[in-house]
Amino acid sequence: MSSPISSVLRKGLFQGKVAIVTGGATGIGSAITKELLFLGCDVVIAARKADRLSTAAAELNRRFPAENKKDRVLPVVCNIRKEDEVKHLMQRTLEHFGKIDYLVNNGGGQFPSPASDISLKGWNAVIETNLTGTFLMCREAYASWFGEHGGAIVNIIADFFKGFPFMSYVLRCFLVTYSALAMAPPKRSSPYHAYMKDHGGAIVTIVTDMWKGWAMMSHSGAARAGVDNLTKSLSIEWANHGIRINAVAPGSSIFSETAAANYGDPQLFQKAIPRIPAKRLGNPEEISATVCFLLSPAAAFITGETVKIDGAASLYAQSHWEVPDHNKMPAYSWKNEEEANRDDDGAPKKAKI
Ligand SMILES: CCCCCCC/C=C/C(=O)SCCNC(=O)CCNC(=O)[C@H](O)C(C)(C)COP(=O)(O)OP(=O)(O)OC[C@H]1O[C@@H](n2cnc3c(N)ncnc32)[C@H](O)[C@@H]1OP(=O)(O)O
Ligand SMILES: NC(=O)C1=CN([C@@H]2O[C@H](COP(=O)(O)OP(=O)(O)OC[C@H]3O[C@@H](n4cnc5c(N)ncnc54)[C@H](OP(=O)(O)O)[C@@H]3O)[C@@H](O)[C@H]2O)C=CC1
Repeated sequence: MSSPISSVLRKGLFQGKVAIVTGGATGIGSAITKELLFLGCDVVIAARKADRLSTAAAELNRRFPAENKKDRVLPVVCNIRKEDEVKHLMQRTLEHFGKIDYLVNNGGGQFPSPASDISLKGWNAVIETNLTGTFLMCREAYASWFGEHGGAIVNIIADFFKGFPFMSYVLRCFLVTYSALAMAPPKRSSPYHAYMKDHGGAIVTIVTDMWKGWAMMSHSGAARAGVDNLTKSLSIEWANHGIRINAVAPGSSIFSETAAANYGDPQLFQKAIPRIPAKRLGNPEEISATVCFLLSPAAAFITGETVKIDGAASLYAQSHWEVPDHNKMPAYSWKNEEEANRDDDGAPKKAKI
């Protein structure tokens, strides 16, 4: 039986839309491709390795058959570092689907190394992959389609910023969401004491971000900071073309087989858990959920923003407070969702109105 694919968004939301997802055959990109397909979008997946692309496309085209003769998933070999290949990717997309609505710049990566050992060639490879490649994809999407028709772009970067706990505390006191307050009337001064201590919940806070580095990944940290800034610049430059552009910054903790394989040590990701307040790793579906939200009309007024998805890991480094081990932040995953929607006998639960 094939693994479940789902979304918290409405089915059919992206019917008739076309997306390009770089790195769309593996890891986080694969989850994004699947969720987009589930929501009705046609998807072009682009990366360097033809075999992984064609295997993924064949499987997904079986699972999401097209109503017309055109496959819903089109694999296109493209090294985003190469300008001519990026231009070709846009051409192939327009030939096959006739338009482009969404661009997800997910393809990227790096190798760990002390900065002192990075050769110029290695530095350039990482900058070209993560920064120049993203720029080329945005520029060519703009030139070939978005400039005239508008569109939405999401860039996947990485978390390289840290909070400033003692400064942010002042703001946190004031910025408690209505949803948190609505859950129960406060018995003591904060919603944490009133309800959320036992039941969990959601609070929106503004923190004072301080830029920090990414040790052993200095080339990638510099490139991702560049993409964060590029996202902001383009959100202003291209607003009058109807283009929204946002970024998401996953913590260094989103487990996928391909991501782990890149680092040799299979336990490397697990070692991060003590420093993640959520006390678990994230999964690709949790990145995909935010990407699909940012592409959707629900984010119509959000542009130039970078959303961190890291279980608060980026805020924890400087804290004197040890987060106790816990399991109070269960993962969102398509498997869990499917199980939660079944009765004890395994039948789908009846919809409640
Ligand atoms: C400290 C551990 C922290 C763990 C963090 C975990 C969080 C996870 C974050 C993620 O991003 S997961 C995603 C993982 N996936 C990838 O990174 C895949 C994509 N990455 C790559 O393809 C490569 O890393 C690349 C360098 C971006 C591109 O490689 P490519 O083979 O195309 O480059 P070349 O042009 O052939 O090589 C250029 C040059 O780069 C140097 N180099 C490449 N790999 C390494 C390496 N493993 N170690 C040291 N140096 C490397 C080297 O100088 C290459 O030149 P030559 O020596 O080959 O001439
Ligand atoms: N997993 C994590 O914890 C984190 C991941 N990220 C970022 O999220 C994104 C997805 O990573 P993840 O899914 O975890 O790992 P993967 O290794 O599975 O994804 C990387 C993808 O990028 C593609 N890619 C790499 N270089 C190029 C290139 N030059 N041109 C086109 N495609 C390219 C790869 O395909 P191919 O090799 O075939 O080209 C692959 O599909 C990456 O940008 C990663 O750096 C950021 C922070 C944390």
